[in-house]
Amino acid sequence: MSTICVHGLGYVGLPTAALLAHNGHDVAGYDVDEAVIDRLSRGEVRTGEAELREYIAEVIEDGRLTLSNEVVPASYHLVCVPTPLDAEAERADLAYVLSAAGGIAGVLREGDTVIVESTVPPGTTEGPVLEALEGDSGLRAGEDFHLAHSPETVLPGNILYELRANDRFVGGVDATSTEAAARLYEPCIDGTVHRAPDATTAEFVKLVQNAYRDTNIGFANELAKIARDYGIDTREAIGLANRHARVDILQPGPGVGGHCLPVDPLFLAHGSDSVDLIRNARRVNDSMAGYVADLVTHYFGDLDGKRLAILGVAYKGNVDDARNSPGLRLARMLRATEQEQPAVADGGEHMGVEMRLHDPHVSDDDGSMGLVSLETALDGADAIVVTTDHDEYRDLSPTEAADRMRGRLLVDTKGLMDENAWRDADFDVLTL
Ligand SMILES: NC(=O)c1ccc[n+]([C@@H]2O[C@H](COP(=O)([O-])OP(=O)(O)OC[C@H]3O[C@@H](n4cnc5c(N)ncnc54)[C@H](O)[C@@H]3O)[C@@H](O)[C@H]2O)c1
Ligand SMILES: CC(=O)N[C@@H]1[C@@H](OP(=O)(O)OP(=O)(O)OC[C@H]2O[C@@H](n3ccc(=O)[nH]c3=O)[C@H](O)[C@@H]2O)O[C@H](CO)[C@@H](O)[C@@H]1O
Repeated sequence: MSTICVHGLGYVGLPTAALLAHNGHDVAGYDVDEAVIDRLSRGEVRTGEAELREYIAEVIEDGRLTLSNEVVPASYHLVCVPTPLDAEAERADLAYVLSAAGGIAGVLREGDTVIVESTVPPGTTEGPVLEALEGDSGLRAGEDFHLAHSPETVLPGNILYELRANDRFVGGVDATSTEAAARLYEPCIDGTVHRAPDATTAEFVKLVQNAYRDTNIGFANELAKIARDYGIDTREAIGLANRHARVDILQPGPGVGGHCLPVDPLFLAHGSDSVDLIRNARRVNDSMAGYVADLVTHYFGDLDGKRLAILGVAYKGNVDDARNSPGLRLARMLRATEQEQPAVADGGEHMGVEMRLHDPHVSDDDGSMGLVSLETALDGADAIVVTTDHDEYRDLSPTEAADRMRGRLLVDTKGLMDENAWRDADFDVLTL
């Protein structure tokens, strides 16, 4: 069994630390954010996944996973820190990864293994991470210590299952590094550990997986726009097209959220000028909030004085994460669209568009998103816009909603609701 220091205790690092602790390793979880350490030390594990919460809490409680506010020496260092997109430059912000590498270099010993799990542009592990580790430690990667990339591929909403079941791939700066990384994961997961030829290939493959999914969704979103021009039901058409054994189109929606799909594909452009289709698919996906805002505006003619219930700010169904939220983006677009409309001709008071946002999974402790209860969102609303496919919304009764609302428009951007039931309750229904 090994000593392991996991750097970064967020969506990826904390479950990973728990997995390794459950498998008998001596794990220290380190996070720069003292609030994270304090919270976890009090036994407060924040995840919407109940089974995962218990899985993590158990190893913290019995001391198999210790929490640390400093980097500790360990045989394995796992880097699970953020890699956000610098949106203006369309480049990965590697500051967190390099700061983690700097911290590791201070305690690195001969024979240790460093594994980068964070999603990074191709060349990062063999380039700047290696330089930071070697520069500050005086040790040589591949000779004195091992260095590899092994990306995480868990699907938020199903993290515990996927952490154990998914295949992994590992790519080292040399063959010994690849094997050192594979040795750690192999006994802990049911999936297969695949050896990539090198760390850069492993980084590339992770980005390719997310770019493939994002591009496929971009295709579906473009089809939604085309199908509307022909008066065709997109989802029905996609369902029929997918009957072909070699066709597998994903579903349209109000945009692609989360912090992986909207971000990772652009990392492919770090060292290449050939990113074209992938970038265009990103643009199509980013255009969807504006497209939905236009649909709503066109329906009413003028949004001034309208009250809209936006249902869902989580980036997808049944999760509590609102990063790059299509629902919040749509709310911004609707406000901007309304403000661009000509001032009311009759000189009456300009009331603007009122948006009431609801989400049963996302917490809004500081009130920054202005979330309200479902009842408040529906009271007096002219329209419901469903932006997240939470189970709770599927069960919403059209007659009960109608009793609270003053208008009768349902915009179902996720294909979630029973369209006929809502039409039977006298609603106009717009879908993608
Ligand atoms: N969330 C996902 O579903 C998912 C899935 C696959 C891959 N990834 C990738 O995994 C990485 C981590 O993502 P996440 O969602 O867990 O991020 P997160 O924001 O949830 O957590 C990251 C944690 O790292 C801490 N941190 C920042 N700098 C640090 C440092 N130098 N040392 C120690 N801790 C530090 C932060 O305080 C934070 O608690 C990213 O590269 C992401 O793209 C995420
Ligand atoms: C290749 C892959 O599977 N990667 C996964 C992905 O996880 P994710 O949670 O970000 O992915 P999705 O579930 O696809 O959601 C993203 C957004 O796309 C919208 N969407 C989805 C399907 C569809 O048909 N139409 C849509 O519009 C959805 O609503 C949401 O806004 O990245 C993680 C981090 O790298 C990976 O670890 C994880 O394996």
